[in-house]
Amino acid sequence: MSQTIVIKIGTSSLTIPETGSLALSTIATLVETLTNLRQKGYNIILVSSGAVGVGCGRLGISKRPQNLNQKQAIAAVGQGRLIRIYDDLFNNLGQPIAQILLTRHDFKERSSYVNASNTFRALLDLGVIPVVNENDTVATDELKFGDNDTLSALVASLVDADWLFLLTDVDKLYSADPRLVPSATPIDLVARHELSNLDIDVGDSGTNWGTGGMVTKITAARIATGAGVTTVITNGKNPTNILDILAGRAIGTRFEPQPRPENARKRWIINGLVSKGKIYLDNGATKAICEQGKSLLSAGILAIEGDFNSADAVDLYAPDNLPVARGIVNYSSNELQLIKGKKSQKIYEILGYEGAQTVIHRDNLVVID
Ligand SMILES: Nc1ncnc2c1ncn2[C@@H]1O[C@H](COP(=O)(O)OP(=O)(O)O)[C@@H](O)[C@H]1O
Ligand SMILES: N[C@@H](CCC(=O)OP(=O)(O)O)C(=O)O
Repeated sequence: MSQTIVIKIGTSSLTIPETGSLALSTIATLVETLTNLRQKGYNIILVSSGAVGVGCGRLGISKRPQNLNQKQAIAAVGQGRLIRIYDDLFNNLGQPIAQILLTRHDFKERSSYVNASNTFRALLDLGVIPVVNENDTVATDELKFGDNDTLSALVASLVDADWLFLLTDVDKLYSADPRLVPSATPIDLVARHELSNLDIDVGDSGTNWGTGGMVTKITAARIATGAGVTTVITNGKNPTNILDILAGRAIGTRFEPQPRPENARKRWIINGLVSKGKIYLDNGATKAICEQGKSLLSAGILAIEGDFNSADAVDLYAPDNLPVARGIVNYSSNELQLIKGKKSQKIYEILGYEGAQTVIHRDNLVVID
């Protein structure tokens, strides 16, 4: 079966930092490389930032705006131009593309998540390269991906991709921001067990035009490798690196994937849903869930944080305050405040009505490795 590759390119690679104008030669090489990969039989999805940057260029604005509505308006100007540039370039090579604009909401609802996955699959089967961005113009604060690193990792998980390439303006991940700390050491490989305790300094928010800096790339690597996707950070100035990396050359920073979760519904629970609260477990419940694959019962709950309804997603924490799982609850936070620490047989007596025996059934529970 064909391998599926998601490539994310950031604003800092698509534009020239000094002038803010488009880095046309980089974009053209990227288009050539992706068309080449498509012709070799790979399924390709491009996640491209740049709507705000290109919109600013079109309107003669020289700094990334901070005001949300202004950003949303400018993105509406830029996205059209951006997709036009891609379509012109890909069209010269006979490669059809499609525009897909997503919001966090599209991942949260199971039906739209499945629908998005089917649409991606249909486009790939037609030989099309989908060009994805966040639908900045309508995304509201609480339902935003916020950055395209995270979006690209969620897309990679959604389509069950084999590779995620994060193209940026540095050649790899370093022990600290190489712009600020010239002695920072390069990191070539992050092994499977290393990512959860990665000890590096990621500075703050990245370049003038980028949004997340390295922080969001590490988050993206966590999401994608957790879904079984090999993730690579490499320099966007040389998109042909992708071909060399696929041929086995060690370029950039490579993050080894976790074993691929086979169950698509569980992938959605962990990567599609947005957590609405926290449940703190005692030792017994932590062990039952993490080691024995059992459901969560009210007796094992120590505390609840947040305001959520039944059927919302929540994160579960061990007594040492580390997150251990995510699941879909059968009770609201108000109900759980009353039944926490109590045996399931007492639920009827306390609430006055019959509810589910489990707080989270094991089919709706995903343990974090
Ligand atoms: N540990 C680190 N290793 C490499 N780069 C880092 C690190 N910490 C911070 N950075 C910064 O992250 C920037 C890339 O992030 P960003 O500007 O958001 O790019 P993009 O637009 O590609 O998403 C780099 O220019 C670099 O200065
Ligand atoms: N959706 C935004 C992208 C935001 C973003 O993550 O930017 P970047 O850090 O350059 O990848 C845009 O198109 O401008």
